[in-house]
Amino acid sequence: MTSATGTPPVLRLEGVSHTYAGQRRRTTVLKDIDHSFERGTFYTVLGPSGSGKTTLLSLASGLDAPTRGTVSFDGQDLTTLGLGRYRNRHAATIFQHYNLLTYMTAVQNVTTAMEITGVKPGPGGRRARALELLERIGLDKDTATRNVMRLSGGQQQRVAIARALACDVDILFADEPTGNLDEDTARGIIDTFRELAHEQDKCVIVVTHSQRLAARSDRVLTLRRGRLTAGKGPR
Ligand SMILES: Nc1ncnc2c1ncn2[C@@H]1O[C@H](COP(=O)(O)OP(=O)(O)OP(=O)(O)O)[C@@H](O)[C@H]1O
Repeated sequence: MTSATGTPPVLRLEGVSHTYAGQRRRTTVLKDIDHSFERGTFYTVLGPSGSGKTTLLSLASGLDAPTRGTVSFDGQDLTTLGLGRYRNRHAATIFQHYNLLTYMTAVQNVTTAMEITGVKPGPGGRRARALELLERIGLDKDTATRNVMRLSGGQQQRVAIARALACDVDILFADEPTGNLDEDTARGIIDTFRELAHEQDKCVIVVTHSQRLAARSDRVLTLRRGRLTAGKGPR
């Protein structure tokens, strides 16, 4: 399927089903999901606890392959493109449990991600860019140069967000990114997601329980009993 401009969607799920094999029985969490995601759009995925939101995110972000169906980036099947290549070059994920490198400072976590994904250093170098991003989401230099294990949960969450922003990828995924943040910081993060989509033409996909976050996204999708349904959200 192609968009009105004739280009393939940045991300497409076709006939995607996913089953977990437990010790006693198999559980099918996602059933035959078909959906296209476009650049320049901020999506939220809502759904009750256990409905498969995190599973959907791991398949769409290339952490895992579906048991059936295909996931493609810019028209290319991820299994052909390579899941590792897709994750390194085209997609970044803000995990629910941050996944920070615990022996490093906040700024080192961000610069390391920039090195791995091959982001060009820019005029001031990677460190200056990392400090700028951390400052933008409310972490000053003193906090940014502290080991991440000496930061609060909300501060660690902000480091995870800055790390994903630093990678300059096509698609940004986030699992409950504002869960640990106060209202002002959460609002700032949501503004950043909107700006990434609307001014930098990124595709932003956020899994959440927050109706407030969903209300500020462009498209709200709901996952229920393994099926994904689309509703139009306010822009
Ligand atoms: N690795 C796994 N092996 C077996 N079952 C799993 C595995 N991961 C998730 N599940 C099951 O799949 C279902 C969907 O889980 P998932 O974490 O995707 O839901 P969710 O919508 O993100 O939930 P929440 O909102 O509570 O975070 C749950 O029943 C869960 O127990």
